[in-house]
Parts: sequence; structure tokens; C-alpha cells
Amino acid sequence: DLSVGFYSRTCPNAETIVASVVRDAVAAEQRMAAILLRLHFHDCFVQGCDGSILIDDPNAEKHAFGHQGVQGYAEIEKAKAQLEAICPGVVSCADIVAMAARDSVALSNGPVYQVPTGRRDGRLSNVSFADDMPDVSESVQQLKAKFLQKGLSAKDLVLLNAAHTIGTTACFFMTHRLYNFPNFGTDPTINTAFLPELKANCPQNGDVDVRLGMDHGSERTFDDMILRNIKNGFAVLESDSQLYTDPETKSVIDSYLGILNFLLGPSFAKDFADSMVKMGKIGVKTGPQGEIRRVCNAIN
Ligand code: HEM
Ligand SMILES: [Ca+2]
Ligand SMILES: [Ca+2]
Repeated sequence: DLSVGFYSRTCPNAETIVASVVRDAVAAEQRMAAILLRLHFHDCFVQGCDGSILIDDPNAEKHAFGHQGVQGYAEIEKAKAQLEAICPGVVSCADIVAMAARDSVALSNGPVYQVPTGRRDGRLSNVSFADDMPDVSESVQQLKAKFLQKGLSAKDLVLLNAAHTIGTTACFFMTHRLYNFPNFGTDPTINTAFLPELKANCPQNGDVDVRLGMDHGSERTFDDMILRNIKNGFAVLESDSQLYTDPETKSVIDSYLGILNFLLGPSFAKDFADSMVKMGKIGVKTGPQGEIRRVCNAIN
């Protein structure tokens, strides 16, 4: 089982070292916080949180379509190199990814939480493993089912997608909802006051690599603005927007937007942290399973 402070005796500085690498990386490139948060999600959803996404190989998982745009590998490798120098063979790459995600949230003004550690690194990584990653154009029903398969509820789905409170998307992911949506070509959940801006940012047949913030007006801060944006038709991603069309996920969103929530709860920040810890336990390898990699991009 995972436990908080798993490395407190075997590598007491593990958490501090990861935190300092993440802090430097985000100071040098503000986008890195969002990038490292996303990396943990993409690791956990395929073969569990086991570092499988980090492997370099022509046939490795990272090349899957479902991992399009995922980055942050060099930062994880940098933390790993520093850790190997002081406690060789002790700290797993999967744990570094989980800690880096946690640190990224904290650096973005999000909740500070403790992350259970003790994950071991997987020994398999294949491009076909990521076939089942959730896609922006899937229905809420499909997204709920995919999260349920990982032991995550509709509430977790909402909370974890609220990670889109920081970061950006490529216009690549916008073409379906802006220009290829069934019937009128445009996703009707987009607020008409927002549509012109989205279309101007991601014009039809324009450069699909152009990036735009996913939390309109608040892409750098970890806050509940994303939930308000989803409610008001200002979600940027189609999948986020769909979360307000389903009664179950809608009521989860609404539960965080009451005017007295700061007094009476529930707390978005606390519940997000809980869902992150839950996601971080998906399919983890412990004890004799897996290995501790020497480098994060190759199996020993
Ligand atoms: C239904 C599930 C999800 C879908 C369909 C989805 C989809 C996407 C897409 C299309 C992007 C833009 C990627 C790019 O252009 O580089 C993105 C970015 C991002 N996602 Fe998700 N996502 C989902 C769930 C999650 C979860 C569970 C987390 C973390 C807990 C997460 C964290 C992020 C972050 C932080 C970014 C910004 C990355 C950056 O700025 O480079 N996402 N997501
Ligand atoms: Ca994995
Ligand atoms: Ca935000």
C-alpha cells in the first residue's frame, strides 16, 4: 500500500528535491505547472500510475494519439537524476510524477495536500495501451464510464476535469466543437457571447498548434473559476462543457458554487485534493511488483 512519507527514512530529501526541481521549472516556464499536472493524469489512466508514459521507444505508450501534447519528461528526468545522486535505486519515477503534480497545483495557488508514495515503476509500455484514453468529443456517459472503470465517480470526473483551471489547449482540440459539430457545425453549449472569441482564436483551417487558455480569464491560477465558466457556457474544451449537460455532473458543479460555500462547504479545493489522491492510486504497483528505474525513460 502507498503511504505518506514512504521515503522519510530511505531518502528523506525526496520530496524537497522534487519540489525544488518543479519550482525552478515553473519559474523558467510558467506553463510547466499545467504540463506536470496533466502528465500525472495521463500516466495514471494507462496501466496505472507506474511511469509507463515516460518510456522512450518507437513503440512506447507516449506516442499514442490519446497522449497528444503531453510533455514534462525532461523535468521528471531531472528530478530523477538528482535523486539517484543522493539515494540511488530508491525513488520511483511514478512517485516523482505524482509529487510533481502535487507541487504544480500548490505553485498555482491550489490546495496543498500530502501525496501517498510507494509506487513502483512498470515494466511495460506500448502505444496500444493508451487506446482508451478519454477524448474531448466523447459524451458525458462515455467519460463517466471511463472514469468508473478506474474506480473514479462522477464527482471525481468533475473535480479532476477542474484541473483545467490551469493550462492551455491547442486549437487542434477545438475544431470539432467549433466547425464539425453535428447539425449546425457549432457546439450549442458555447455561450453566444464567447463564440466569436473562440472562433477568432482558432479560425477554421487555421494553425491547429495555436494555444488558448482552458479557463477563460484564469488560466494561470488554480481556482474554481473553471466551474463557473463551465456553468456559464465559457468552457473551452467540449468535454468540460458537457459536464453541465448531465444532471449528475451538473449537480456536482453546482454544489461548489453556492454563495455560502466558503462557510458551509463542500470545499472545491479540499475535494479536488481528495480526488487527486484517489486518482494517484489507480493500478499502482507496490511491494515486489514492478521496479525502481535507474532512469525514467527506460526500463532497467
Ligand atoms: C475527460 C477527461 C479529460 C479530457 C478529455 C482532457 C482533455 C484535455 C485536452 C484536449 C487538453 C489540451 C492538450 C493540449 O493541447 O496539449 C488538456 C490539457 C490539460 N489537461 Fe486534461 N483532459 C481530461 C482530464 C484531465 C485530468 C483528470 C487532469 C488532471 C487531473 C487534466 C489536466 C490537464 C491539464 C493541467 C492540461 C493543460 C496542459 C497544458 O497546459 O499543456 N485533464 N486536457
Ligand atoms: Ca501509467
Ligand atoms: Ca483558473
